[in-house]
Amino acid sequence: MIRFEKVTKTYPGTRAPALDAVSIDIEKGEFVFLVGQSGSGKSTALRLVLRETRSTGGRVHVAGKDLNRLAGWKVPRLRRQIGTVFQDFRLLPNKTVSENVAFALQVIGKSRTDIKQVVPQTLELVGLDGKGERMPDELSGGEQQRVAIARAFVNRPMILIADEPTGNLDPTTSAGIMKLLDRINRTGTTVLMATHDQHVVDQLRKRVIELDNGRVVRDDAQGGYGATA
Ligand SMILES: Nc1ncnc2c1ncn2[C@@H]1O[C@H](COP(=O)(O)OP(=O)(O)OP(=O)(O)O)[C@@H](O)[C@H]1O
Repeated sequence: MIRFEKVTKTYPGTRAPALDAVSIDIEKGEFVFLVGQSGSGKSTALRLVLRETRSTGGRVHVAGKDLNRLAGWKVPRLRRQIGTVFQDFRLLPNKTVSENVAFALQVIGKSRTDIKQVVPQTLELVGLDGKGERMPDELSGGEQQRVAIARAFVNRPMILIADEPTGNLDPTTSAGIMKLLDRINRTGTTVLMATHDQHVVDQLRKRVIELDNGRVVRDDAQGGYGATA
């Protein structure tokens, strides 16, 4: 589903590559944590998957496509297959919870009938039943992240990318969010999550890929956050 073949990314005006000959193979339906210190290259790897940036060496394949060869006009179609969740939720503050989730479907041209049906189902799935008419600022951080996950998942993407999704949440709330991401993964969605959250990684025992200075230094099938964990 996601394959990096000796991927190198050097940003313009910098010497050291942000990613240095990184090879990773992630199958459909896997749940993978990407860990590593700040600056190790995690966000760069996620941005490459979304074709927000291009590699300067090697190949990035996502959903069967070679992203360096993908025509620009096909990028929106690629991104439609990838849901994204971030640390800072990124909700539209002037729209209700339901409208935030519906918006993701409106922009890809779904019918009003479909939207009316799918949005409440998705809100129920993420545990926000009955909160559709609230505004984002009337929700807790954990609830706001659930809205962001609903919005990322409402279109049933093949891949869900999460960049520090528990970064702003306390441990109990984080555990709830991880349960939800796990449930989404069980529907067959491939999940790739960059994180510094040691507790979360140690709890879930999923595959862990560790980056250090742009290189893969560890790839454990059921790892913990630290090499000795
Ligand atoms: N747009 C850019 N231009 C130049 N250098 C960049 C750019 N984005 C990232 N870098 C550099 O690439 C390296 C990897 O950064 P990246 O953001 O991928 O790390 P990260 O592991 O996601 O860090 P964090 O955990 O802090 O988000 C760093 O040295 C960073 O300074």
